[in-house]
Amino acid sequence: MIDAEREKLKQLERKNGKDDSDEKKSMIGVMLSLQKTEPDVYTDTFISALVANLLGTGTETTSTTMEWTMALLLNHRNALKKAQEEIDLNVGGGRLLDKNDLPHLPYLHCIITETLRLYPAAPMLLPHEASTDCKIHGYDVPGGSMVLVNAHAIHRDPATWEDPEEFRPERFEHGGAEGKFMMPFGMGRRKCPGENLAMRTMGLVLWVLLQCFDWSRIGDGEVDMATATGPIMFKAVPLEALCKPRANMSTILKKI
Ligand code: HEM
Repeated sequence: MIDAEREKLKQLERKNGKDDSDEKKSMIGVMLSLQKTEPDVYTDTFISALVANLLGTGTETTSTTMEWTMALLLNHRNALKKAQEEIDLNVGGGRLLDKNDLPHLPYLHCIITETLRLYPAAPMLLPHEASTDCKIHGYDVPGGSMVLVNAHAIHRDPATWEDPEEFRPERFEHGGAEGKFMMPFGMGRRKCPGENLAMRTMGLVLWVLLQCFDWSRIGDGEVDMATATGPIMFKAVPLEALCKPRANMSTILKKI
């Protein structure tokens, strides 16, 4: 991957005489450019470790959240219908929705936020370490201790959330949950740097799936919402669903 990007940069340089052209570079491309001025920092090992780290932390968290979202929608048909109505009203069936539509689809944003509240992909965040002796909620914590944050429990705290176990995206509408504490991406200096990317990716993928297809469960029963144990909150039973192209999207779907 690094060699391919290096070759691309070389070709760009040959074309433009320098490598700072207007053409957009990938993240690897940017780091390879920095390698020229700071070779000790941006070594090939550093670049591949960073890319592996981003892929490792960014893919399963995002895909599992999308799986939970679809599972929740299949068990809550009213929310699914309302989401499709929002898409039909704001985007219609004449084109595929794109990233510029996301700000105009607030209910869909509430659905993802509510999914992250109920099923935070990293329910205990990542392990942190107290750098010095400190007190947390009145408890003495010696420096060097591992500190785990139970975001899953915080998100379902009945003292904060009304009917915390219920999937109710409406609780986030019109700033309805303002001041209520949730942290699916952690917080502070080590907060997830991929939050914006994840929200945009999940929004685009899920809403195109809802725009183009009608979805239904397999069989009469509800989708099984059991969780597997582990650092990432996977579904214990992988989601299976049926989809059917929506009539108003047939022209677009035929062109893809
Ligand atoms: C729904 C999707 C995602 C969720 C729920 C999520 C959640 C989290 C959480 C809870 C942490 C630990 C924060 C803490 O301990 O305070 C974290 C760290 C991290 N995430 Fe994400 N993440 C997601 C997507 C992504 C994506 C798309 C990327 C990058 C492409 C990414 C890159 C990282 C990295 C590099 C860290 C470590 C940060 C550090 O240690 O300083 N994540 N993420």
